Amino acid sequence: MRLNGEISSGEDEEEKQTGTTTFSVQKVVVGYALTSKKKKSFLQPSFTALARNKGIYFVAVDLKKPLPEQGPFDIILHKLSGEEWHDIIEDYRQKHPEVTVLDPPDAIQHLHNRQSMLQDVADLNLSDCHGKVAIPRQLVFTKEKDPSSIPYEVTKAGMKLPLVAKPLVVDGTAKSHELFLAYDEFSLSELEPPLVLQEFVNHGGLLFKIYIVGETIKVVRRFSLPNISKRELSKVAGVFRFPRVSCAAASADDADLDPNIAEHPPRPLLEKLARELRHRLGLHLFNIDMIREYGTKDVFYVIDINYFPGYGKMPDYEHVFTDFLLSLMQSKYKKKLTT
Ligand SMILES: O=P(O)(O)O[C@@H]1[C@@H](OP(=O)(O)O)[C@H](OP(=O)(O)O)[C@H](O)[C@H](OP(=O)(O)O)[C@H]1OP(=O)(O)O
Ligand SMILES: Nc1ncnc2c1ncn2[C@@H]1O[C@H](COP(=O)(O)OP(=O)(O)O)[C@@H](O)[C@H]1O
Ligand SMILES: [Mg+2]
Ligand SMILES: [Mg+2]
Repeated sequence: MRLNGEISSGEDEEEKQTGTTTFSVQKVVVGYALTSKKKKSFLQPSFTALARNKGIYFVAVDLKKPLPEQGPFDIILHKLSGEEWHDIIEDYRQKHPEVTVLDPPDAIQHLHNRQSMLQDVADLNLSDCHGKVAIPRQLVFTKEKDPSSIPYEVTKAGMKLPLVAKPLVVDGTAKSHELFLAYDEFSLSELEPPLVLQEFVNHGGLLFKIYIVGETIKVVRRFSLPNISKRELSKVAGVFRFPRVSCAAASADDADLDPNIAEHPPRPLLEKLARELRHRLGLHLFNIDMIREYGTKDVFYVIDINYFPGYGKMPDYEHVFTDFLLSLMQSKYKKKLTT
């Protein structure tokens, strides 16, 4: 790949006329291995057209053919589940260091478990960053655990009700997003491990989705679960399944919201958090679900981290992604020059 304005003679190049200057831009070939749902939401015509204009071409990886026989690719984007794909892409990454594989499968896998996904946030110390970021208290129950012991364990750990019950493993299935709210500890024995029990944090019914694409951060607001009052807690018992409120297409960005709840988390805090997580997780593409503890200005909790989320819903994703892909090529080119 060559940068705008550089002299070149390769055949993979296109000539572009801007004003009076003609310069060449080499093609960037991005192979993608995505589900058809993801392909539809991510590779929207507005994005592929903009990318093509900048010399970026998307090519589907053919899962029926060996990966090394395809390409050549400059970059590979992927989000597919299963061990078979994990091994294929890991093997390819090791044998083709010249191809930028976004991202390493082991780093992605770290986010497939709701305990390990939040570990790096728990380890962070973000003091002096205009706010505090923590994770809710949580307990993990593996599949060997007898569900009848859950109420005792929860009480012993001093967990505060209500609790959110989440499947431990996130594998892209609808089942892994089936969440429950538990109002009393006894009903918890109805649930099936493996699961994570997390303290519910009142947050005024609003969630921040922090989208990360390399060094770019974009924040959107989504509706979430409403506060649960002490009164409601004392009157209700049982575990209740709740719908994926935050996934609704309607964003909360245009709603008439209480500014104490809706004000974005401070930028320096998000920048530090995103930088730290990018490095610690070893990932370029993810989003963070973050909530502000109700009644506070600067106490935040990270409750979920998703690999390669629904970027099609991120404002201006077309430009953000095009610039990101080009910046990857630029740093690869600079690295080549210095070695
Ligand atoms: O359905 P989309 O496009 O909104 O994206 C989903 C994400 O929604 P979001 O962008 O955070 O609103 C979604 O985020 P949440 O877990 O709902 O916070 C997941 O990342 C989901 O992937 P998976 O099912 O966990 O593998 C994502 O699903 P895939 O698109 O990867 O299938
Ligand atoms: N600890 C919590 N406190 C308050 N609300 C929560 C908590 N955990 C999850 N939620 C609510 O449940 C939704 C789904 O939980 P999340 O962990 O993001 O799972 P998923 O991976 O299925 O999106 C969140 O978007 C939020 O509305
Ligand atoms: Mg979520
Ligand atoms: Mg998630």
